[in-house]
Amino acid sequence: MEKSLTLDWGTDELHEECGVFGMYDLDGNDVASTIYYGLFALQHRGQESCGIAVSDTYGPKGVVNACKGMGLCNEVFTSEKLEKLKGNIGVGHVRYSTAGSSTIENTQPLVLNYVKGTLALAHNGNLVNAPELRRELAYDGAIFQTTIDSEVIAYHIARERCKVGTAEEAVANAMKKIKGAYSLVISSPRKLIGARDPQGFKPLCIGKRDNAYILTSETCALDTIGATFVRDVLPGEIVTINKDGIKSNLMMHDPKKEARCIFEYIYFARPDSVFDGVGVYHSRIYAGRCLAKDSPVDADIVVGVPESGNAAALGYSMESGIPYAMAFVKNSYVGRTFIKPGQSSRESAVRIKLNVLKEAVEGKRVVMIDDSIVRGTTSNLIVDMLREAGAKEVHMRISAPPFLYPCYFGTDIPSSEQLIAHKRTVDEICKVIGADSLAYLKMERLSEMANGLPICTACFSGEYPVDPPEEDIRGSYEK
Ligand SMILES: O=P(O)(O)OC[C@H]1O[C@H](OP(=O)(O)OP(=O)(O)O)[C@H](O)[C@@H]1O
Ligand SMILES: NC(=O)CC[C@H](N)C(=O)O
Ligand SMILES: [Mg+2]
Repeated sequence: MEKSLTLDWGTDELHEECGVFGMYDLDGNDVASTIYYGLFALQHRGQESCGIAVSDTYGPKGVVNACKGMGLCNEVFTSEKLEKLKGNIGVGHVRYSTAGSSTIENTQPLVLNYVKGTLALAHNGNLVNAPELRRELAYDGAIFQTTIDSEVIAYHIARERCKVGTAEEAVANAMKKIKGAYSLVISSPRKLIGARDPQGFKPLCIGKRDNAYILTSETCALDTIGATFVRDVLPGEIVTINKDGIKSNLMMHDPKKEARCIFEYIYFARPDSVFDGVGVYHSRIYAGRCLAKDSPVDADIVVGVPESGNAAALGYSMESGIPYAMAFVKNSYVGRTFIKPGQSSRESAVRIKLNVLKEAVEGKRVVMIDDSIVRGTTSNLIVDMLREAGAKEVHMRISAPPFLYPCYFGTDIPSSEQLIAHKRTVDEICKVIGADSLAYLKMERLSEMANGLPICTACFSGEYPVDPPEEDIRGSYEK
């Protein structure tokens, strides 16, 4: 089959997220090593940098021990370093940058010394009004140490804390000013506070293990450390955990505003996580079933593109009765988007990551399921790889609609020109990637995937639940 290779291949990374993990052990045990394992379970959400900041609620106020660095958790932390992080309350973060570059200064958690002691903050999400707020603060004498939106949040909380009686009231006041996506975990300094934006863009849940409470992005992190799931933090809710247990403030909670990021279910999250009552695995299986119903094709095997295409492929197989097979072996030592160079390296990155199981596909008509096509790098290459391995036909099915619009809430989608679906019909995209047929998930299936929960579909529909920013939010103050 002749391919039309007219793509403007990009050089940016793909899309990931950040992960947050906070823990307060009311019995006074050290929490750093548990936070480390929690972050390890969240590594898929961010691979650029990570950090842990802990303090001791029995010790003097204002002392925070922190360790942060560039790279993966097992590159940044050693057992010696974790051993030195003494304290029974703390927060941790794995970062994929959305605002502000990927530098050591911009690593999280952010640690601030302020009027009431110290505050450590970990943020997942992206604010849409950070540049304005930052300017206002700067004209008021604020000095920033990072270029990330998260510092604007920390600054606002610190300022508000001078005016009100408690840290959670300060968080509530800051939430009236900040707009966009944020799931926050804050230790301040004898409480652990969690907050989720009114849309609930990003997940945040509460767990418990013995006499310790946990606030984290995904339930898979709770399973990893042997904690039980207590509940999700509601969109617009602030929860405070102190020695008396959990307290809730629902001031910003408004069910009409809810708009969870559907891409968490499609791609970001681990399939063994459950958000707001909907299992990620369940929603991916459902999407696969829908593809089989809506866009059937005669074939011998159904295969998933590891990692995140696998569950939808299983769903397609269940619905269609076509056997599920393993066509790719993924090198387990390769991360999601582990290199950031130009297109030629990206292509070899796919080959390093995925290899075809020739004996599984030779002579077969293959339905191949992936969760998304962004630039088309992956699909383009693996369609070729399947054909080289002897596949007779390759039918591509995508468990999401085409990516068409920028996301301002944390999904780092490249500019429109780099999106394969930009100004192309499905047939044209099919031709570019060289498949025999191509079909995407229908828009109306998205809400079904999330069991009817209110969702944000802006990257597919262009309908933004919060107004997009008026100026460049990525690195606008770094120029
Ligand atoms: O069209 P492209 O620009 O190539 O991007 C799309 C691919 O990128 C993602 O996988 P990724 O490698 O990030 O992670 P995964 O292993 O979790 O699927 C996604 O699941 C697609 O496979
Ligand atoms: N991916 C994220 O959630 C990023 C959090 C924050 N905006 C940062 O740039 O660090
Ligand atoms: Mg993938």
